Amino acid sequence: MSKLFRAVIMGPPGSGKGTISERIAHSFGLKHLSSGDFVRENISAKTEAGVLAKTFIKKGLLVPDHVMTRLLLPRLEEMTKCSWLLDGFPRTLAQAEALNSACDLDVAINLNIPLETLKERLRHRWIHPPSGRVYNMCFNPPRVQGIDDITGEPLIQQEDDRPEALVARLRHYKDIAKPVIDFYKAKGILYTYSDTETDQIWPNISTLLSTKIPTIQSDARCASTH
Ligand SMILES: Nc1ccn([C@H]2C[C@H](O)[C@@H](COP(=O)(O)OP(=O)(O)OP(=O)(O)O)O2)c(=O)n1
Ligand SMILES: Nc1nc2c(ncn2[C@@H]2O[C@H](COP(=O)(O)OP(=O)(O)O)[C@@H](O)[C@H]2O)c(=O)[nH]1
Repeated sequence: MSKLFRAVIMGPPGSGKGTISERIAHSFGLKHLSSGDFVRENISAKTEAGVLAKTFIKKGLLVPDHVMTRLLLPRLEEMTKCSWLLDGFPRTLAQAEALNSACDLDVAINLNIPLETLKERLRHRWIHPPSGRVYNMCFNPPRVQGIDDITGEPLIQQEDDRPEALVARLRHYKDIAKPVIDFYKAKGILYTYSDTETDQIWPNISTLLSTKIPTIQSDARCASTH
């Protein structure tokens, strides 16, 4: 019997969630839902939740759980006919519990990448804020240095990708992610991948998903967001 497939991908900043999500969306036809993109869309559209979210992000804080769930859950409810992969949500146990009340997950992918690797990657990360496209000056550089491939607009480096800011971000990530990881472990759906290279991790994730996804019907395979 075919069914919809629902997954989340977790990992610290720079662990490759965005990069691997794009590969999953492309290879398996799942819809890639980036909570960061939802937040940015709501900020641009000046929705009530977006205006509120901006006040926290400006201070370098995470958006409170009730604002994030108000932003995210209605979007998921619109996707009842889609198989999807959620990236960047849940970040806290309260968000994981809210998601659990809204839908059943099949898989939680957890990326466990060494700190030195994260620092090195984020030092080279450049982004195109309007689209959310992410480059790495070594791993996947743009065609012209400092310029987005599609629009020709300039790329920027995020303040909080600097190595000094990263250590604090990572410590904070570990504290809030641990209960979420334990929550998915207890449910028996946690798959953890540890390596320094996305290209080493990717074949293992691809194999896992090939065993989990084959029954998805073509009408449940939704196009990627990017
Ligand atoms: N569950 C979530 C998801 C997002 N955000 C907020 C904080 C982030 O600063 C912003 C953008 O989300 P991203 O996931 O794109 O942001 P990061 O830059 O933190 O992600 P990463 O470095 O992991 O790619 O939205 C949040 O508070 N809670
Ligand atoms: N050198 C290197 N860079 C990578 C690898 N995988 C991803 N990246 C880059 O590392 C940065 C962080 O990856 P991203 O997917 O944005 O991670 P996220 O923060 O977890 O979403 C980006 O600049 C990616 O292009 C890898 O295996 N090696």
